[in-house]
Amino acid sequence: MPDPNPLIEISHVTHAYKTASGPLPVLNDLNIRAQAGTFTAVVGPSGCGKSTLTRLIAGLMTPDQGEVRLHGQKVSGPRKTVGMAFQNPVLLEWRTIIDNVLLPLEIVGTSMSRTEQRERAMSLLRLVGLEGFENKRPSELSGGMRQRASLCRSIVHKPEVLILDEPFGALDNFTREDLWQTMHDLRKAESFTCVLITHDLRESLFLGDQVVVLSGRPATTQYVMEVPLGPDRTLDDLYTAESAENLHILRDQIKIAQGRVAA
Ligand SMILES: Nc1ncnc2c1ncn2[C@@H]1O[C@H](COP(=O)(O)OP(=O)(O)OP(=O)(O)O)[C@@H](O)[C@H]1O
Repeated sequence: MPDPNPLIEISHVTHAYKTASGPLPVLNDLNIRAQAGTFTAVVGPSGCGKSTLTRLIAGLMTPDQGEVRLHGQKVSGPRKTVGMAFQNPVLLEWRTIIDNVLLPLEIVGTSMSRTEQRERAMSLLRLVGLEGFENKRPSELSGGMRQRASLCRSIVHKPEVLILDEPFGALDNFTREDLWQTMHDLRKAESFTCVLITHDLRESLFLGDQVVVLSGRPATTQYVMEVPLGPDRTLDDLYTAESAENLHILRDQIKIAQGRVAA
C-alpha cells in the first residue's frame, strides 16, 4: 500500500525554460512520490531534465504547472531542510576539511554550541573514514575523499531531504563502489529522505528503494521499479540472477526513453 502522505510529492509538474529561441519544454506532467526515509534513484537520458527536477525539489525554481510538496507543504522557495551534493564537491581550499563540513551550519544557523557542532562534524567524518584528515586542506585529499567530505557537508545540518546530483559520476569504478557503501552507512546512521540523480543503473539498483526512469525531454515518469533489495544489501546482491534481470529491465527502459526502441 503506498503511503498516503509521502514526504516528497511531485505532482503533475510541467516546466519549460525561456530561451532566446523560444520555450524549451523540459518536464511534462512529471509525478514522483517518496516516503520518509526512503532512497529514490532517478535515471534518464542525458539532458532530459534530471537536474531541473533537483532544483525544483530544492525550491531553487518553481514549476510552470503542478507542484512540489515536502511533508504536505508546497515548496515555493529554498529550504533549510534540504541538503545537496553534486558531481564536483566544490570544497573551499582556504578552509580545512572540518570547517568545510561545518559550513551549512554557519549558513542556516543552529542551536548547537561550537563544541557540539565540531562533535557532529567529527562523527560524520569518522563514519565516512576521514578521521585524521579533518585539519587537511581539500587539495591534500583524493577525489573520493573530497566527495566523502562533501557528503558529510550535505547532511551536517540534518536535512530532511538530501539531493544528490551524480555525486559519484567523476570517480573511478572502485572508488565509486566504496562510496556506495559509505552512502549506505550514512543512511543507516542518519534519517534523511534521498533523491539521487545518476547515469549508473547498477548504482540506482544498489542505492535505491525505488528507481524512477524518466522519458526523453520533456521528461515524464516513464517507469518506476520498486527495488527488491533490503536495507542490509551488499555489492554481491548486484550479481544475482534477479538483479541481472532488473538491470535488463532498466536498460530496456532507458532505450525506450532514448527513443531507440518502441515502448
Ligand atoms: N537555465 C536554463 N536555461 C535554459 N535551458 C536550460 C537551463 N538549464 C537547463 N537547460 C536545458 O534544459 C535541458 C535539461 O537540462 P538538465 O540539466 O535538467 O538535464 P539533465 O537530465 O540533468 O542533463 P544531464 O543528464 O546531461 O546531466 C537541457 O537541454 C539544458 O540545456
